[in-house]
Amino acid sequence: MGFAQLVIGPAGSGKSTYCSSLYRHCKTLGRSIHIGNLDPAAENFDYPITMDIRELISLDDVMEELGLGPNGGLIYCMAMEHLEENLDDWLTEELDNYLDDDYLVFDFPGQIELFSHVPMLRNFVEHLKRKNYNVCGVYLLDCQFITDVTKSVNGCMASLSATIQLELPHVNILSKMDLVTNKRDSENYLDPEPQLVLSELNQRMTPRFKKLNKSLIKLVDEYSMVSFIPLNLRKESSIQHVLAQTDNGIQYGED
Ligand SMILES: Nc1nc2c(ncn2[C@@H]2O[C@H](COP(=O)(O)OP(=O)(O)OP(=O)(O)O)[C@@H](O)[C@H]2O)c(=O)[nH]1
Ligand SMILES: [Mg+2]
Repeated sequence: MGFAQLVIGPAGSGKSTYCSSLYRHCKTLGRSIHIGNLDPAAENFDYPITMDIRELISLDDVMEELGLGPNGGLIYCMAMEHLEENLDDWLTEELDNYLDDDYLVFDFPGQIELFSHVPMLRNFVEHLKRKNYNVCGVYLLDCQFITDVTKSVNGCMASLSATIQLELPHVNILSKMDLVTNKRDSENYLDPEPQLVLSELNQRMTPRFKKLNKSLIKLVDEYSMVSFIPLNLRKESSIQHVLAQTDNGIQYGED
């Protein structure tokens, strides 16, 4: 049985930095970890990667082949479509390099389209599962994005959408907590109290959104999955806590 984390979340939310810190943390613990890069546009890494999507496709190739500029989303989508056709063979070959109980962490690109472009991500997950991997989704959200109620609801919806689409054990992380100056504010949004969020939303928006607000909050509440774990990379104990949560999600170390 192998173990895998899929690290996803909006562009710039700190996914690669998280992978890097996790790598260093595990090395310190003497724990096995392998980082796979799934971002065709990634450039520099301060940690070794043992799997690299750029062997299969690079942003430069896509730009040249399709005559496109580095125009964010569109290119990524094309890249991912091309990827889909070749993904299975590549993964099969790559996964053969790992031992049965290896721990893999996959760093995804931040393009939001990727999450709504279900087949690629889901195929990837299905493939890992067939290979007997326990997989969990790790969704990172920059804590600066939830400093007010509308942003926090937006963040919850995005994470919820990823959860629903992936159908995997899921850990939500609020990243870059070292940048938070007002601790109380951010704590309010770590594990939002639905009724409070609702009344705050209603105060902020014109009355005609009342019904919509209510439905949104009900949805978030019913799934009761949207709570965030704070991650402060300056604190080893914070990384440890996040690792314990993800370990729990994929039942790592239980036998
Ligand atoms: N202060 C602080 N900055 C961070 C932290 N994590 C990431 N950053 C900064 O945020 C920026 C984006 O970080 P990345 O790790 O590249 O984010 P990403 O999610 O991999 O970005 P994409 O791959 O482009 O989607 C960089 O400038 C990082 O230095 C953190 O914990 N604290
Ligand atoms: Mg990255």
